[in-house]
Amino acid sequence: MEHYRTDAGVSANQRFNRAFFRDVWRLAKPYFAESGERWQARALLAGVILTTVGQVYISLRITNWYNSFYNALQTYDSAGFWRLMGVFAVLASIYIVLSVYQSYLTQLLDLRWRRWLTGTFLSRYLSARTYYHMEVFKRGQDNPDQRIADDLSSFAQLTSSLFSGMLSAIANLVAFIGLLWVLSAKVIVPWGGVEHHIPGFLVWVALLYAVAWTWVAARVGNPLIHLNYHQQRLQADFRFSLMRLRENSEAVALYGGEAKERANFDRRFDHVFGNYKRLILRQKRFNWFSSYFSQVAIILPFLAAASAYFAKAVPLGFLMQISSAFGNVQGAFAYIAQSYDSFANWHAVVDRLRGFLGIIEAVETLQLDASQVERHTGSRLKVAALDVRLPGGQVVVSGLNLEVGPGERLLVTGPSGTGKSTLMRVLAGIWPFGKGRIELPDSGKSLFLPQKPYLPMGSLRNALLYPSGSPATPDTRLFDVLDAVGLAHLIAQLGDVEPWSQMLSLGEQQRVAIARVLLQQPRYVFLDEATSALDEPSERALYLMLTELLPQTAMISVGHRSTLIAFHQRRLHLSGGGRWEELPLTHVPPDTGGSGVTAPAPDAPLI
Ligand SMILES: Nc1ncnc2c1ncn2[C@@H]1O[C@H](COP(=O)(O)OP(=O)(O)OP(=O)(O)O)[C@@H](O)[C@H]1O
Repeated sequence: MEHYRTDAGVSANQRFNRAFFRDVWRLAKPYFAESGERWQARALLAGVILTTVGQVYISLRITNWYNSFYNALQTYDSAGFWRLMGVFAVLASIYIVLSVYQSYLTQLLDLRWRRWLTGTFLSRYLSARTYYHMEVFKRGQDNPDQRIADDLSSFAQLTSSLFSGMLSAIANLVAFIGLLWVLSAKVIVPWGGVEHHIPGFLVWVALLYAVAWTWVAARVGNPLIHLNYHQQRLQADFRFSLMRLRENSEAVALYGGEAKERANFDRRFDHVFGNYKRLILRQKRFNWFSSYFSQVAIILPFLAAASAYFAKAVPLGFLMQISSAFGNVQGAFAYIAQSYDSFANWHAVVDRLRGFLGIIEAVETLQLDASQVERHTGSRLKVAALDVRLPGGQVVVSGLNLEVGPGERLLVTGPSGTGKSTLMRVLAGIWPFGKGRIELPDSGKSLFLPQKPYLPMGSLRNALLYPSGSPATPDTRLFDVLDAVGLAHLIAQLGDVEPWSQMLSLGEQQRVAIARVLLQQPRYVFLDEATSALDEPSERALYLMLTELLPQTAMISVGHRSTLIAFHQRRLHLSGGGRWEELPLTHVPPDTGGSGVTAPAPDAPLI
């Protein structure tokens, strides 16, 4: 049975408590308080607040207008009717402008906030190779891509829409509570055969009603928080599994793995379906209560004012006015209850982002704790007392001392799994587990080639110049380089945008990587089985070309083939458990079955 990885950021906090609002504040504050665009952000926020409050003010005027209008109708006052039509036209025009701008400014704020949040999260994700260390420390399980692409947008959007909803609720409350209080004075409450006048009666009704509604909404709606949380995660898992098929389409096709893939998709989709079904069932339950409460709220003020109206103590306009005022006050009190499902979604998004931030911070701390490798810039590679470890603490290389000067060529050998690639990662500065001292020319002057080259999306030109080749490099130079690495047949396609990592054979991709060495001319080049997919004559030809064209470039290669011997002057052998030794190039160590002194047969594996 498959065990899904759990998300390190899963929240136990399922309530709208202080901890939750602290998280919101932590996510929201930097944009408005510290960012470079804080003044634009504050101006937009002020615009949103002003237009929201303006809308509420106009609503208040319209409520008063209702009173006059219905009274004009009831008294057959034609002149008053036309005058009030004119008043309404003015009020409605202002309301339209405010409402359009309120929505526009809110969206603009969302968009800019999202851009800033995305930029900030991307910087932290990419800085100090956190994206890589999340995998190494096994902390990157829950789809960081989805958090950056979707959750940040939802956070900005939900926060600003719930904020302006809340603001409008408060403004409505402030605007209408006084009116409702005054109007309540005329409401008659018949009780026990006696007519009572309760000060602010309808305000109390609205408040108690909203409290009851919120209590029910919280009880019924709270599970929506974790259902929303899991829905997003399960959907992202499902999408990611589809993406993996796209990336590995050829391998799956060759294995004929469609049935397995299908079963995997079905299983993941079942999770999406199951959770979504629970979510809509819960939403349905929520809607039952929500609809019930909102329908009853419509008739409450009429029920309350009916006795006074039928006793002819108040006119029809009063009834309409009190219904509108009650609707506004009650709607304001019950804002949270009415929008509880959006609040639950917002909670889920905040939990996910808090989890993501927590993972980033944990990785940053682990990076600091794990790495005690001092790195210095120098003119040559010098390694002193270097220990390399695995995440579990096992020693891969112990106390390595090594010096490789300009133009020198060192071959690193050893049985599979003894840590050759891990040593390369430490030298490249991306492996955090180890201690010791490394001196190397700065990063622009060293180039590391992994076994599987990375070809970015875009043109072949882009791929050749990745990551730091000058965009001004003339095409003729690129033609020469392609020709030199045996890719002359691709010259005509230099500007074509294709899925190059799928189109080119692994050997061709390794040639592209060698082309990068020619273009960047580093002082140190580290080749981790970077020519392993090539046939031996081609591998020989490429090494020969590198040594001839870049005689001053030091070369540190990892490889298993004996063909590499001819192109190196020294050999570092790792034999596992942290052991290492510098051996003569012709020496085959006894633990690999060799005699210990004989040179290997020309094409025999070096292991
Ligand atoms: N991210 C990781 N987490 C845990 N262990 C790892 C990780 N990466 C590598 N290892 C382990 O470290 C050990 C050394 O791996 P490494 O890839 O450096 O070996 P290698 O000598 O380059 O092997 P090969 O010759 O097969 O390429 C292996 O046991 C491997 O399983």
